[in-house]
Amino acid sequence: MKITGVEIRTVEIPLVSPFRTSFGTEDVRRALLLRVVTDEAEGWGECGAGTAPLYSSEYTDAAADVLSRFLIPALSEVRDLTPHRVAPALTPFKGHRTAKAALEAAVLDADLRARGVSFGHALGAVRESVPCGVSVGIMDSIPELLDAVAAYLEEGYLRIKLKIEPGWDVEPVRAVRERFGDIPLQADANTAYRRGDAGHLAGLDPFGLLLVEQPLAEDDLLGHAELARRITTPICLDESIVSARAAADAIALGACQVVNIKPGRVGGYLEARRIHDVCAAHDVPVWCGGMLETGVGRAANVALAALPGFLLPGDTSASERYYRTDVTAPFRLRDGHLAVPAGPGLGVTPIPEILDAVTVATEWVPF
Ligand SMILES: CSCC[C@@H](NC(=O)CCC(=O)O)C(=O)O
Ligand SMILES: [Mg+2]
Repeated sequence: MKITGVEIRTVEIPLVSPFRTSFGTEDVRRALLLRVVTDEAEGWGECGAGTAPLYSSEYTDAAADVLSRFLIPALSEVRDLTPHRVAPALTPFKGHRTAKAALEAAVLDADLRARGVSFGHALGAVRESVPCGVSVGIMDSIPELLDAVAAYLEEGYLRIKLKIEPGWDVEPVRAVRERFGDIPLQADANTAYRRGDAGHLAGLDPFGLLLVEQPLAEDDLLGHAELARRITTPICLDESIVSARAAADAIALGACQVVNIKPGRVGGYLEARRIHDVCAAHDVPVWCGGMLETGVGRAANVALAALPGFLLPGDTSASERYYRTDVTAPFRLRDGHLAVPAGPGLGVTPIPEILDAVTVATEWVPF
């Protein structure tokens, strides 16, 4: 496979409704879509960084810059480039994992399309569809939250995740439990609490949550291990799990009992699979997280979520959860599941006129 260059597209897509978390509110998704052009096929990858460095230190425009100035030029120096040689070639550059993940995914997609192999098959998928949960933002009132949850349950979602923060935690969880009974329910704090909040977080224990996600800072593994001894709700880590080694350390320290795997956060789908394997070796259940991906990233996430160890519904929601019009054919929920694309590579491709309508910048980086 000979790569001629990579196109970096910055897209801006309005969300169907503002999405509020403990670190802010997003109403437009500013994302990067990479198109790797080779002599045999074109491959696509999506960068899941946020518009601002609020979820992690990465953000969309920084990813575009590091891809253009460092990561893509570094790849162009690699002889006989294959998807498995992408991450090693990018190791000299520190961080920027979502940018690296997008580039590796695009090279992998091009290679798989050229060979007629699906993403799911290449990763080791064992299912043709995956059970889906949905992430529900912080709302202005409990009635508004209950209406939103009722609508998602009506659509067929198999698990509800509530964003929480100090001042919006025990009460909304209690209200959802009281209204909807024992539905699969979990909470995500996005690092909003401190070690001293352990007693307050124990207030979630009576509600039988599947897990509480990333209550403490991303670098506070010992704090999570201490918290795990203070509360009965299983702890799931997200922001802390930046690699397979970080997953092994967190498990060894007792800092988590469940892991949210996000390929962008960990540098790519191949590292995501390694984390899956590390967790499976320790009987730690995993599920696939989300970064409001368009159909490009969503296709890859759904393929990953079909691996054997993904035992819990992920944040792999339908396209319409976030977008009125997706850049690819929309992912539609059927009986609470999304079908794993079966075509070569990602199995989906951006629709040119839709993609052009949401593109705010493009840059061609030749090899
Ligand atoms: C803008 S919030 C992105 C990070 C967040 N993601 C979600 O809540 C799920 C988003 C999605 O459905 O893609 C998380 O911390 O898990
Ligand atoms: Mg999370």
